[in-house]
Amino acid sequence: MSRAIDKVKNCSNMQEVRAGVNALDDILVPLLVERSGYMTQAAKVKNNEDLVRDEARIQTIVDRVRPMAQAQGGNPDLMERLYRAMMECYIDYEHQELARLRAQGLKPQGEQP
Ligand SMILES: C=C(O[C@@H]1C=C(C(=O)O)C=C[C@H]1O)C(=O)O
Repeated sequence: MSRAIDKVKNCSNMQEVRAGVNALDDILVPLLVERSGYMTQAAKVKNNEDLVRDEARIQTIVDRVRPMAQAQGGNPDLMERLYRAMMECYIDYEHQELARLRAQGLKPQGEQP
């Protein structure tokens, strides 16, 4: 099996390092945008500020990505820190999206006709 860590090219200067990072950012940014779209979907489906932060789901994701990182030759502690920080940003965004949807007319739970 080809692990992600084995795909890293040996670099002799910072230009090569940064070319490698830029190429990966070209892949990562569209995926992160797509992931953010699911925060909008979550805001719509939950339709309740109190449900936006879900600690059990956060832990489930951490427990899933740590072994995935390990299997790819990565550092599971780094992956957990990245994911926890990223999910905090997405939770803020989900709150923002719920407020935007409300401003657009989404009625709070319990107020549906
Ligand atoms: C999208 C959700 O909302 C929040 C955002 C999460 C994420 O970024 O994956 C995880 C847990 C939630 O606190 C969810 O509950 O699944």
